[in-house]
Amino acid sequence: MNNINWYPGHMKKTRELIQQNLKLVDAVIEVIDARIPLSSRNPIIDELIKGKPQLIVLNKSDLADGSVSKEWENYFRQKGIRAFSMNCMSGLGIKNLFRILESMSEEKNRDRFMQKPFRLMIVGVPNVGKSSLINRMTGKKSAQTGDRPGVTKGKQWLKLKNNMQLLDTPGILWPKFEDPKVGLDLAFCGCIKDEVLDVPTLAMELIGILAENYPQMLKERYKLEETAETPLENMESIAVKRGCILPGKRIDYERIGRIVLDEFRGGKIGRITLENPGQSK
Ligand SMILES: Nc1nc2c(ncn2[C@@H]2O[C@H](COP(=O)(O)OP(=O)(O)OP(=O)(O)O)[C@@H](O)[C@H]2O)c(=O)[nH]1
Repeated sequence: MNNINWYPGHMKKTRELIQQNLKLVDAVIEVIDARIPLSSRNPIIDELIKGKPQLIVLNKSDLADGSVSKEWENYFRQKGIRAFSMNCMSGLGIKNLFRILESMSEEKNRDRFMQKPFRLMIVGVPNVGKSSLINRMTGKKSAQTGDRPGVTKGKQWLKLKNNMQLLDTPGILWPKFEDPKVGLDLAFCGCIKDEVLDVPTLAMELIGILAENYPQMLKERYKLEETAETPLENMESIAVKRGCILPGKRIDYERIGRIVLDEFRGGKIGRITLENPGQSK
């Protein structure tokens, strides 16, 4: 995971770098996390790439609620943005992506005698799967995961099929910080460090959301008879079921908090989406 500390100077630099790169490309692929399609968008992304053909990849669709992902695809399409679900781990959706890119590329070269490469770049907030998508598209382990604070050492173009080229370094954008709900969503999904809140509090917040929106999954995963009134009670029941008890019969909130967060992030509780288009403006 990327642990960049965003500060105004850094944001300005990143913005400038992306704007420079934008001049070189024909289209931008914005990767977002299908579980949190709004929270995982950069606040100025639309302004930043204005005028460039854009595609949204709802990545990690294997972890998200399939029917809600469909709603999100429609939501973005209604805004005039091509959007579709992908799973960069299995490659699901990659054919669709290439089909759309090829038609965009053909469109660009239609009246040209000399065919020009169709150039692309990938952008997104940390941990949404940008490098995984680059690897999928090139079919190689070319992109590295880890800290890359927005610095490119000379531009490298990765060759894709059908005369398409991809900038080897994705643009890592800052997330929206202002809204506490967004901060929580990003932390639940591992896009920012857990230190936003302590692990037990973060997990309790998540349990509250799951008990409200996906009670059946929560009950099944943690073998609960019923969900309780409060997130804390649910968390304590889950801790008991999982044996997270300290000497003196005290609940080990730290351990159960870690377990719930890890299981959510790994998709073990089920396919869950934390935002739906009905809630958005
Ligand atoms: N389940 C699931 N995990 C994925 C998917 N795509 C990527 N991941 C995982 O998500 C994590 C982040 O993926 P990266 O490709 O490193 O994401 P990134 O956006 O390049 O991350 P930064 O370098 O931090 O900006 C890794 O552990 C990947 O294995 C997906 O479609 N499904």
